Amino acid sequence: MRFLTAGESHGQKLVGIIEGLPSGMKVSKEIVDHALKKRQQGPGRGGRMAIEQDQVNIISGVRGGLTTGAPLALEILNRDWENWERIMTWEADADLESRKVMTPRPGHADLTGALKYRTEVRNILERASARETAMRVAIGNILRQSLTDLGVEIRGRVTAVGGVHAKLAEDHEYWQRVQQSEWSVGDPDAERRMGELLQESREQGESLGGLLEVQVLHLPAGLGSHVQWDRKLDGRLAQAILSVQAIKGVSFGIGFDAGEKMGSLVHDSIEYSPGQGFCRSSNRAGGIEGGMSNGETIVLQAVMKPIPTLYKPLNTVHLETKEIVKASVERSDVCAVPAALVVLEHVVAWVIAEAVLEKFPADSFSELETAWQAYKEYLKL
Ligand SMILES: Cc1cc2nc3c(=O)[nH]c(=O)nc-3n(C[C@H](O)[C@H](O)[C@H](O)COP(=O)(O)O)c2cc1C
Ligand SMILES: C=C(O[C@@H]1CC(C(=O)O)=C[C@@H](OP(=O)(O)O)[C@H]1O)C(=O)O
Repeated sequence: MRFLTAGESHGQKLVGIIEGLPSGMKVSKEIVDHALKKRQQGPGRGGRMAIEQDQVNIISGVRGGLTTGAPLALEILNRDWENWERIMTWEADADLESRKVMTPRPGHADLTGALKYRTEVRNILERASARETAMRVAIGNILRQSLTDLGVEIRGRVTAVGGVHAKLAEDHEYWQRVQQSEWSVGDPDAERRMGELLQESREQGESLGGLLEVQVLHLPAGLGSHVQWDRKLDGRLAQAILSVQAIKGVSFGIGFDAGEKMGSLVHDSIEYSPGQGFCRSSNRAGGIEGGMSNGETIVLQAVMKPIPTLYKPLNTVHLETKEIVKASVERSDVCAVPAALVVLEHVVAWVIAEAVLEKFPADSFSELETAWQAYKEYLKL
């Protein structure tokens, strides 16, 4: 299974193609649209989110609510396109010279992209933009729907914004609060303090990043493999997560704390109960050992850097004159941590679904489901 996306941030639309899906997977446009809407929310978002109302158009590969096994093509329109049509035209344009962006923003692909592709900055920033993540959410959601049908749950939470940490819990009521909240924090006191910090950042022309956590529940042991570097599930998840704009680190289970503790405080004892099979006494590994899911909940954390476009910009160098000037200011979010969480949940869904489709016969969803249930029975030993 593979996917490709295309589309500029201010172009006509985003497009995506998924190839290698089983037939017979249930697909609901409403569920995709709900995820797309969630990705647009959060109090740190800028003016663009007031323009867009993301919805997916399913163009091929689905009939009567079920995948056919053929490539699935998707599109999401950019409502902002009508304001950018001239600037973004593909036709030869005499005015293009005057519309060049020549002052690259630190923290973006702007400078290196312009040097590498021998072009001005707009040609780089249009594709480097996180606008592209709307399509990755739509694509991931198509797979997430089938994972839900198999009983796999993916959930996430923002654990900190700009150094303000949320109080975390694991009970059902807490998770319900997290999943229903736009901010996904589940701690009203931390939400209030994060809101104040956001306001302060906005007033000062600053930006904020944060910490996020994603969990995958009810996965059987044995997805991914220890036998080759590029089949390891933790490596594949890390690649997908680090490919999300502004995500700068990822860790599993107790993460970097593992480097500071004795082995007995890091590893999880193995237990067995008849009729239920093997399990662990704790889950410090975060559900993956030797590049394979071990049957416990997968728990991973990620860090998002502060948004690089600053309304009080840093210095940069003009590409032509080489003068030191202020970096260009594109309309921007001040904080997009809640939005990034929705993106992370969906890139995780993709990687998990890919590993599921590799392990089980997957030309049709019914074959997959039968093999999945049989394997889960086998694991009860
Ligand atoms: C959901 C989301 C929204 C973002 N919004 C903005 C934004 O409005 N302005 C901005 O400068 N960067 C924004 N970013 C981050 C940049 O796209 C990203 O930092 C940049 O492309 C450079 O890539 P890198 O940080 O991964 O190295 C956003 C990222 C995400 C995930
Ligand atoms: C468009 C989205 O995010 C954009 C990501 C982004 C960036 O530089 O990454 C810059 C901003 O774009 P604009 O200048 O058009 O406001 C964000 O709004 C989106 O998430 O759908």
